Amino acid sequence: MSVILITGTPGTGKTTVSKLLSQKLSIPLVAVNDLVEEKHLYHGYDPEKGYKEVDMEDLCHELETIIINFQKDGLIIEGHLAHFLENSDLIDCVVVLRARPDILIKRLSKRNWPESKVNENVEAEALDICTFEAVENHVNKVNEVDTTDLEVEDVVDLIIKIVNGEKHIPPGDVNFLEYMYKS
Ligand SMILES: Nc1ncnc2c1ncn2[C@@H]1O[C@H](COP(=O)(O)OP(=O)(O)OP(=O)(O)O)[C@@H](O)[C@H]1O
Repeated sequence: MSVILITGTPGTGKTTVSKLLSQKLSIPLVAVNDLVEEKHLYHGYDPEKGYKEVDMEDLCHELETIIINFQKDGLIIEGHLAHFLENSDLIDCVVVLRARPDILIKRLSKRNWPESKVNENVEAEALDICTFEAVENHVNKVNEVDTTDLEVEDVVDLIIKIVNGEKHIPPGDVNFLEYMYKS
C-alpha cells in the first residue's frame, strides 16, 4: 500500500482533501499539525508570525517511525511541513495542492489571521515555494494539483488516479506569479 504525502500552502485544502481521501482509500491519516501538538514537537511559539516553532528533526524522526510501523497498511501524511521528511525511500507519492492566490486570499481571510500572515502565505503560493521545497526532497515523486476550479471530490478522485499510477502531474504547469503583482 502507498505512503502518500499531501502538502501545500495553508488554505490549499490539505485537511479537507486528506480526510475524504483517507475515507475513500480506507487508509489511516496522520495530520502533521496534530502530531506536532500531541508530541510537543516544537520549541515555542512565534507571536509575531502566529506559528509554533516546530522542531523539524524531531518531527521527521517521528514521521519516519510512524511510516515504518504503518507502511504495510498504507498511510496518508497531511500538512504543510510533510514534504520536509527527507527519507524519500519511505514515500510513494507526494501531492502538492495549489490554489490561485485570489481564491487563497478568500479562504484565508475567513480565519482570524493578521493580514501580514495571510499575505505571507499568499506570496509563498504565488512563488511556488512549497513545490520547490517538495521537489528538493522527493524529486520524481512530486505531483502538483491545482485545486482552483475543482470541487473537493474532484481533487480526491484525481489524487486516487495519481496514487494508482493512472496519472502523473509533474510540477511546472501551475504559474501564479502574475498574482504577485496584482495583489
Ligand atoms: N477544492 C476546494 N474547493 C473549494 N473549497 C475548498 C477546497 N478545498 C478546501 N476548501 C476550503 O478551503 C478552506 C481551507 O481548507 P483546509 O482547511 O482543508 O486547508 P489546509 O490546506 O488544510 O489549511 P491548513 O494548512 O491551514 O490546515 C476550507 O474552508 C475548505 O472547506
